[in-house]
Amino acid sequence: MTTKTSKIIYTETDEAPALATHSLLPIIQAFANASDVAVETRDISLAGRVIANFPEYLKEEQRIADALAELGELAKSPEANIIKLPNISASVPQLQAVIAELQAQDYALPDYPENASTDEEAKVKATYDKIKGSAVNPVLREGNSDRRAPGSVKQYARTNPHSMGAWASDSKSHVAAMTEGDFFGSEQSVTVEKATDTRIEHVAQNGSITVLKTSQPLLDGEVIDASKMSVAALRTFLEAQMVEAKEQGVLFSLHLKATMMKVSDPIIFGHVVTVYYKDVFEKHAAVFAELGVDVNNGIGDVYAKIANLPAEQKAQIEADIMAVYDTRPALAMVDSDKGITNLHVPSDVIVDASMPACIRSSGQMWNAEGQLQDTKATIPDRCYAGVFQTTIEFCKENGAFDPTTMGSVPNVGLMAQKAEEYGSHDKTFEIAEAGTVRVVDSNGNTLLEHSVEKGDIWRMCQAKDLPIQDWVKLAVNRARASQTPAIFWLNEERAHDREIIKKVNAYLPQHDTTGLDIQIMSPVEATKFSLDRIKQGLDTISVTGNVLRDYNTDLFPILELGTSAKMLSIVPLMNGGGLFETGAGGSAPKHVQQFEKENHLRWDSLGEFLALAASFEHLSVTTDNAKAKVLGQTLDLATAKFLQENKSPSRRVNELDNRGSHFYLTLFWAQELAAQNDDTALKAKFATPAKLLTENEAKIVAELNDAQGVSVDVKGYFKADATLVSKAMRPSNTLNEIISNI
Ligand SMILES: NC(=O)C1=CN([C@@H]2O[C@H](COP(=O)(O)OP(=O)(O)OC[C@H]3O[C@@H](n4cnc5c(N)ncnc54)[C@H](OP(=O)(O)O)[C@@H]3O)[C@@H](O)[C@H]2O)C=CC1
Ligand SMILES: O=C(O)CCC(=O)C(=O)O
Ligand SMILES: [Mg+2]
Repeated sequence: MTTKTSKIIYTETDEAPALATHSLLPIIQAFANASDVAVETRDISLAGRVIANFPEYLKEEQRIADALAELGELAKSPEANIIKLPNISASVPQLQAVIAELQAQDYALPDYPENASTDEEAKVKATYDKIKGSAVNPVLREGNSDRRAPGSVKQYARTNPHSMGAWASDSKSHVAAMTEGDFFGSEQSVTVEKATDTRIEHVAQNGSITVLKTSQPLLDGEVIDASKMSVAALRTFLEAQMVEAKEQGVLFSLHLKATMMKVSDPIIFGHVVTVYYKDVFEKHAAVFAELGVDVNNGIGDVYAKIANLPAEQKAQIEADIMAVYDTRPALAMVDSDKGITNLHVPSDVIVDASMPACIRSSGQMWNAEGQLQDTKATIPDRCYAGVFQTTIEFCKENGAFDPTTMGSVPNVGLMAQKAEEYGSHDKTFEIAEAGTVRVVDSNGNTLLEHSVEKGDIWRMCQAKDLPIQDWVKLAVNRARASQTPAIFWLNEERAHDREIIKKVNAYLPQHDTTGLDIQIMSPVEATKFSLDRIKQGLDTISVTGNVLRDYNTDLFPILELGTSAKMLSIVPLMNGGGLFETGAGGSAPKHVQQFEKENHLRWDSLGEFLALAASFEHLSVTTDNAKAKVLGQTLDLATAKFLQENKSPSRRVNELDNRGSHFYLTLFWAQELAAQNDDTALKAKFATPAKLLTENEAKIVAELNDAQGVSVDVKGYFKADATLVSKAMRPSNTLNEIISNI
């Protein structure tokens, strides 16, 4: 019996997952409605967030509510049941592109003021900066992260292994990280016993104080840390690496997280651009200053800003850029056909996915000729770079992993309430003047202090006590439920980790850990330990902080399953609700490009299927809805069958794509509902749809596949015309009619 309203919120996001939603959501709603479950949508797309934040610029009828803010509040309540698809974490060039697209659609939005000079511009910039980077996930993540490959998915990978590039023992690929002057080298950390307020201030050499942040309240038992990246050390390191890459004849590649680390990493990216293209930046300094070139947006910004210069001057600068490639190491390419390099824009190479993709391809990246080549993968800060270097060393020694036999590394990640580095952007500063930066509490005690030089990047991070307690509990529960060893990836050599280790040691005894294997190891040791086991077919839970949660949940799934899109990604919210993320990956723009070119969408919605089943299961408990339980169980069975029968989207046009994969899920789900005996009303309701779907399989698949092979124009990239997208994504009338009659 249903005692409470059963409601699921399905998020509308961007790019491929947003296109897929036009096909999948009507199916989900039809099945859910039949079971007293309401599935509502909320628009948290990049375009939607931009529109929602500038009502005063827009016509009445264009304004929309701030759905992200609403969901952020909902995530703190026990009723929350949110399915969150991947969304764009926008770099500045992407932000500029969405604004331009919306302006062309008659939204009178202000431009993004790169150099705000008036109060109004400063206000506009501050609003856009809130939308920039990873602005969605941190708001919704009021819980820690539980990501793993379900048994059926792992089984699928074993029987349908993805291709893995062979590894040569003499591969020259390696990770380059700093040995001094980085965040790792300067980290300080304390745990505050009692709640207090803090402020962050800069003291210049002449003693004058500038407050960088007036208030940063801390709770009882909160862990804080601060560290700095020396810009001089960074630039020296980069120059040396570029010289070495050239000597070694390997590509130079850079791997950062400019989206989540939206303040620090674009600055680091900018330094790499100006060191690599230093001849150009020295020669054209005056012109670039006049044009307002922002190196943090990549060399792409130079191309954009010089576009309107007189032809001759523009050609000269372009020639000077090309001349750099003769003296510098070859760059890893993002798109060799279009000449887009690793240094064009900071959002094109995102470390969590880019490093595993490189390791999956024999440790190589694409060169300008479109061929794979060994690379110097530059990850400036040392904190986590060792994980990738250790994996590379393991592959050189043991060869590529074998997906048919390898074990698994699920993750339990500390994430709640903007934990650690991923919550640091409002406490990250590019230092204006040499001096010291300090964190001072409300009693005037200095908690953390660093001497800094002009241009250094200083940051403070927080990890709250209750989320840490919840994380330890989640780790023990996962270890118990799966009878798998759990390793806390914490490094005694880091000040922050030492504080966390104290807490782990204090909270573990509060749980029954008898018979469980729970250990603490540094990330490098933990990587070795887990890889040795993975090779033997054994599983090991990685219990990590927020950054390694992100890295490990792409690294291991990409090696084990070929993609992180096949992960189950659950966030048990601390106040009792559930957030079900779909997969662990993003929304690759190339999927949309292929869709527009030939009406084939290769996006795999498996992550959505898994999230939905977990969401129904959660709902059945929180709202005592037995039908939701049946929906979840049958969906799980249907997903297992979907995998067994290999109905995932193909990458090639005129073969089964995202839409065809949705058809098969619908077919199997309806068949499971018609076959089960737990709920006779549902059984009866799905008898006819199951029969019709079965009988019309060939016809529907033909309708779906025949629609492909032509270009599609949906009148927008960030905000496409919903009617046109729906039409394109639902080309089978036979299927549409069966669904509308459920
Ligand atoms: N949770 C979130 O909201 C996240 C959002 N992002 C956002 O996504 C965008 C791209 O980020 P990037 O780091 O390149 O990561 P992606 O995970 O999008 O890209 C890596 C590759 O993974 C594959 N892939 C990922 N998901 C799927 C899927 N469901 N079906 C098929 N293939 C898939 C694609 O490989 P192939 O070539 O094999 O098709 C893709 O090129 C950015 O805007 C970023 O901000 C990124 C990570 C998480
Ligand atoms: O929010 C983002 O920008 C990316 C998140 C991500 O990569 C992850 O959670 O795995
Ligand atoms: Mg990630």
